[in-house]
Amino acid sequence: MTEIIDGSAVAADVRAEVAERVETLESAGVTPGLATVLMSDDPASETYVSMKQRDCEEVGIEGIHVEIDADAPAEELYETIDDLNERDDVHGILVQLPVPDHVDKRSVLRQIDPEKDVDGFHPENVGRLVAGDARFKPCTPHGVQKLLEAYDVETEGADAVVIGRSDIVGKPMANLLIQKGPVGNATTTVCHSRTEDLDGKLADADLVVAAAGIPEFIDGSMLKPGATVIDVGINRVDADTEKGYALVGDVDYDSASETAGAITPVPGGVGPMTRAMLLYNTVKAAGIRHDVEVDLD
Ligand SMILES: NC(=O)C1=CN([C@@H]2O[C@H](COP(=O)(O)OP(=O)(O)OC[C@H]3O[C@@H](n4cnc5c(N)ncnc54)[C@H](OP(=O)(O)O)[C@@H]3O)[C@@H](O)[C@H]2O)C=CC1
Ligand SMILES: Nc1nc(=O)c2c([nH]1)NC[C@@H]1CN(c3ccc(C(=O)N[C@@H](CCC(=O)O)C(=O)O)cc3)C=[N+]21
Repeated sequence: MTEIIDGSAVAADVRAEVAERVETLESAGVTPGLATVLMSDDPASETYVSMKQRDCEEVGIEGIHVEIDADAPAEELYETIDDLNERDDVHGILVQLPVPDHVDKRSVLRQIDPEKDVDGFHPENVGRLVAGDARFKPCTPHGVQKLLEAYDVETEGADAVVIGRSDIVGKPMANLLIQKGPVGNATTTVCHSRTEDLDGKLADADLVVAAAGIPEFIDGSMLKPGATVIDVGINRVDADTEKGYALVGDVDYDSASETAGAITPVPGGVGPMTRAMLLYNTVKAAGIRHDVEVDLD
């Protein structure tokens, strides 16, 4: 029987843990605050940011939201980040990606105070992660690790294939999987658009993390029987639904379920975990800033 890895359920557990830590902070006189910054008209980005704000409310984190016109000069975004860096009530800052083409993403990520960089995208935090001394693990790969832990998936010695090498998913995912320690010690292959023979690599993989952004391009016939499949992809495809679209992963769920040992659905898999780990990192940031022991790894 294929096990369904229920990201919504594990994310609810993480939020409950975060809510407890928020109480610890409150009793020390600290209300954690998360600022989300949106400079985009993309409807998907708007949806994600409003979900993040709702999550904050649920666990007792103060949500602060800033919207900037997508055609405003880049300086407006830099100034917003400077203000948020200075504010004592803001412990975490997330600039929703992608930013418009006229804004340099690298400069934006460098502008965020690394101690408030709850995405973990600032080069200082990337460096710490790679060095095995992470402060904020990027939310999606961290969420994947929590899922693997919750379902007792053995990564030690496993052959893992990560599909995608982006800075926000693929690279940090691979970095975490190769690290010594729990939910690590995997032998990890990172695949991308120039990879030759992806099929051959998948056929040997005990663990597949798919993050290419291509709707349902992996099917059951490509997988090793019993493999654990983590589908990070979230793709909007035209469908005759109320919203006019449906969400599908990078994996053809029905077909992959025939072969996989365990699999995450889309929606309800990695997505909710990404949001939960953002709350987690925000509470961690507030603990560091105010020297309150919140006991989060
Ligand atoms: N569940 C969640 O919480 C999150 C979901 N996502 C979703 O995950 C997906 C990936 O996101 P993100 O990493 O930001 O995307 P990017 O577009 O930044 O990266 C996609 C990666 O996939 C690689 N790729 C493209 N085509 C192929 C192919 N045919 N075979 C193998 N690799 C390929 C690209 O290679 P190359 O580098 O050569 O171009 C690139 O490295 C998207 O669907 C996104 O919506 C993203 C973040 C969070
Ligand atoms: N600075 C920054 N940090 C990010 O972490 C970041 C980002 N920019 N830009 C875009 C990607 C994408 N991402 C998602 C998070 C949650 C869901 C999510 O919760 N998905 C739900 C469904 C959502 C829906 O219904 O549309 C699910 O899969 O069940 C999806 C996507 C974070 N990202």
